[in-house]
Amino acid sequence: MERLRIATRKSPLALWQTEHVARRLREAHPGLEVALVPLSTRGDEVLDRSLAAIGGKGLFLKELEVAMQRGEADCAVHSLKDVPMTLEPGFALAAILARGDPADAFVSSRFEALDALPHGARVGTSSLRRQALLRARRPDLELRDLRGNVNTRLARLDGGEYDAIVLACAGLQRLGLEARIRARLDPPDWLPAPAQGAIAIETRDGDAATHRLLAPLNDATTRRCVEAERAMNRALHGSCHVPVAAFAREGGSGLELLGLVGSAGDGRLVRVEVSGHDPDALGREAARGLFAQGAGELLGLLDLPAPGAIPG
Ligand SMILES: NCc1[nH]cc(CCC(=O)O)c1CC(=O)O
Repeated sequence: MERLRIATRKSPLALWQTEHVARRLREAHPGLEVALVPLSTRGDEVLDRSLAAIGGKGLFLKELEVAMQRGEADCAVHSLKDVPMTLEPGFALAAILARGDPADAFVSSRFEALDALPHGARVGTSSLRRQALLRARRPDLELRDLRGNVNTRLARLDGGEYDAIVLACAGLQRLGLEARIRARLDPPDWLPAPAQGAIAIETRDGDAATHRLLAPLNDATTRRCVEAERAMNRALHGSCHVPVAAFAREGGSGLELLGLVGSAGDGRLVRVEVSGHDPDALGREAARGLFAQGAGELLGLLDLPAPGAIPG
């Protein structure tokens, strides 16, 4: 009997996503034996420092890729928004599943929406993108760090450390916690992280047998949308640890891509909207439009002194 071993992180969300992939694979290939290989990654272990501070790049992938290289696993399941814009050489995304809910969620027990929060309310998120969007809409809020898996973050909200937190709708829905969503934070005003809500399966480049097994799980429309979002972020030299947001959908005139770059410090935002047919070209066009509006300075890529810092 044919067998496929899937490497996965051990958080409840990662395990749900990998079980979901395993179910889909058993449906697509009756008789296929699918086994999970749960592993711990550096991203799961280091919780006391921000992800950006400990390097960010591929923090949730490395140990899973090592297992594939050693022949201990055939593929690995990831939240695509946590996958670096450029994969390690020798690896490929063999399938990207149909996207779940891409939106962010406002979560609070006492307040029903972001605009209902009182002046100075404490909001928890360590995402620079979410911080920038919050600052832009509500400069009065007190933003506080909040890391850990979805259940940990909810427990800290319930413990009273925050008045509200922001999480991904997809994660809450997958964990059966949809009732915690008090309000959706939807496009076009509020944009998700590039590829939020999409699950990807990574495998070794040359592993044709695994590619063949995974191919039926790929969703072509989702892949085009997330390719455009990730191409924009790549052209901005971004990772999942920069204040960058993007959301694409397939519309009447091809792909429509909304993008923004913000500043977690002061809530400045620049936005772009482009449409076209080639995901990669569209992503690069969006990045050019954002750079033209000063995105480089917001991302700290150019060493332009802030206006107030220029000596008189
Ligand atoms: N950063 C962690 C992470 N990575 C993927 C998801 C949610 C699921 C998804 O976007 O597919 C989450 C949790 C969150 O942001 O609330």
